Amino acid sequence: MCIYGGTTCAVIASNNPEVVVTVVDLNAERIKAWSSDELPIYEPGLLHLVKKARDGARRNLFFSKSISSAIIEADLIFMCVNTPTKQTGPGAGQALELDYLEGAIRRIAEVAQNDKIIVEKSTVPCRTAETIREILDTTGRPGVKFSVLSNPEFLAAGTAIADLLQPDRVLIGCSKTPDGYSAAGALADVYAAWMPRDRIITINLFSAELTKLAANALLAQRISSINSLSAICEATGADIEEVTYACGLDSRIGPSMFKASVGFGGSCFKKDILSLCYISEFLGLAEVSAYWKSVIDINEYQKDKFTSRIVSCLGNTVTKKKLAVLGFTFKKDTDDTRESAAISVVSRLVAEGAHVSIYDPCAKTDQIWRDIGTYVTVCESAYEACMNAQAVIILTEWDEFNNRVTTDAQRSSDRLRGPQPGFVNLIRSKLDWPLVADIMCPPKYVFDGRNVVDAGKLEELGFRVECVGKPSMS
Ligand SMILES: NC(=O)C1=CN([C@@H]2O[C@H](COP(=O)(O)OP(=O)(O)OC[C@H]3O[C@@H](n4cnc5c(N)ncnc54)[C@H](O)[C@@H]3O)[C@@H](O)[C@H]2O)C=CC1
Ligand SMILES: O=C(O)[C@H]1O[C@H](OP(=O)(O)OP(=O)(O)OC[C@H]2O[C@@H](n3ccc(=O)[nH]c3=O)[C@H](O)[C@@H]2O)[C@H](O)[C@@H](O)[C@@H]1O
Repeated sequence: MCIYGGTTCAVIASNNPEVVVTVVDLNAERIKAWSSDELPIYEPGLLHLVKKARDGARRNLFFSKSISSAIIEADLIFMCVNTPTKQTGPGAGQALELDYLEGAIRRIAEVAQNDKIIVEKSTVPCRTAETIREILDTTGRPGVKFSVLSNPEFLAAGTAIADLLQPDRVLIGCSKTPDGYSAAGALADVYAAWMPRDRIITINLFSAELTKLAANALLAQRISSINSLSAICEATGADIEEVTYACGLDSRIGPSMFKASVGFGGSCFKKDILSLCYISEFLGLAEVSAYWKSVIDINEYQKDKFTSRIVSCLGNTVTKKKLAVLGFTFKKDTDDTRESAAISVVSRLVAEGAHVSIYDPCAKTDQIWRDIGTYVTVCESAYEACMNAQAVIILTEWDEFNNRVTTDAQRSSDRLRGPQPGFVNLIRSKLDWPLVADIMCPPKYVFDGRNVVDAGKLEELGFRVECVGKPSMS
């Protein structure tokens, strides 16, 4: 029942040829897109996988608008609906909105005619499974038995297929009853079709729900920790890349999720931490809430500090200056712009009077305009964006923007991406930085919000380069 639910279902279907998987959604447009060659999201390798299971000889993946029929026919139902931050009512601005989930549960209770296993895949607050069970028990048909499991999803955008095929773990939360274990076993069998059983962990229902919020909060906390250190680097002459490299060699710390940036984005980190804050406050744990809130505060600070640095380097004003933004999505290899750092940075530059031209290889133009208004120009190419610009601002780490040597890992990720109808062919050549230097206007700044460029090489071309967590060149 969702965007990432569709991706998960495609992986389940392609690995379980004997299982029939039907994806349903209230949004008919999305179902139409899932049924076509222009999927509702760009995710490397997804179209290939969907086509194989949806259109191949052994068809077992279906996309349908008939929600009730799909419920009636299913033995196991994955709940993958959206759980955004609440906009109104108690907890507005912090708590997760469970309205969509509740709507789906009520529909299941209403139409189910035989026993079902309900799998909570959406990210939810701790103890939501209890609420689900209460709704099913009080509104379901007599004699119909529901088992509720928590099975949080840990995939990341851009690497979703690889994450689903080779997850670090699959987490199943169940009630510690014979019925709970039996339902967990049935779900484990689905995953065991392609992964070793010892990676499938069964824990308590509420622990599984909290683990998902905790994992996202911990990952975001690492980024905010590094970003806070990047400010010290900028002020002292230390280099954040050297600091993270040296810290990451300590096996207790490790190198993942350790890259300084303009700030983390994406649909989940902020909303899930806010949910953790709300739960903490609800439980009377104000200090705990303040601790996690600081992860978000540092992220806001990071985006703001990066923008202030741009304005400061450009003589304390960007009014009427042409600035080129390269990258708008919240990370590379996705067309998702939700909570992208680019939204904050560009909005402030526009508010200060800059003329901003944006190029992103994957973000859709109407989405960019929905995110920040139509005051910006959206370009077909990086060169169009950079023409006569005084500064280039890199906000997403797309491979084509970096001027470093291409690694084998990158080359194989390029192959996986492949051309996908409806999107620009994503196997693109690297940006021709000498050409960019020729078409820009002085002072030819590059503000690298992702530390993807080799600053030394760009400086040889006449650029002034400012990187996150490195001292200012000016
Ligand atoms: N986006 C991601 O990378 C990940 C998301 N998650 C979690 O998965 C959940 C879904 O996330 P997204 O796919 O990003 O959300 P999304 O907003 O892209 O998709 C949710 C879909 O659910 C549909 N929907 C809502 N209520 C429905 C109902 N009653 N019946 C049928 N369909 C209904 C909506 O029409 C929408 O298409 C969230 O809880 C999120 O936190 C978890 C891991 C990764
Ligand atoms: O619940 C979710 O939605 C998902 O949230 C994140 O995945 P995602 O947001 O898709 O992508 P990440 O790779 O985690 O990146 C998040 C943001 O942090 C930024 N980031 C990431 C890593 C890093 O070292 N530095 C950094 O700034 C990225 O550019 C991006 O803006 C988690 O990594 C997933 O495990 C989780 O399932």
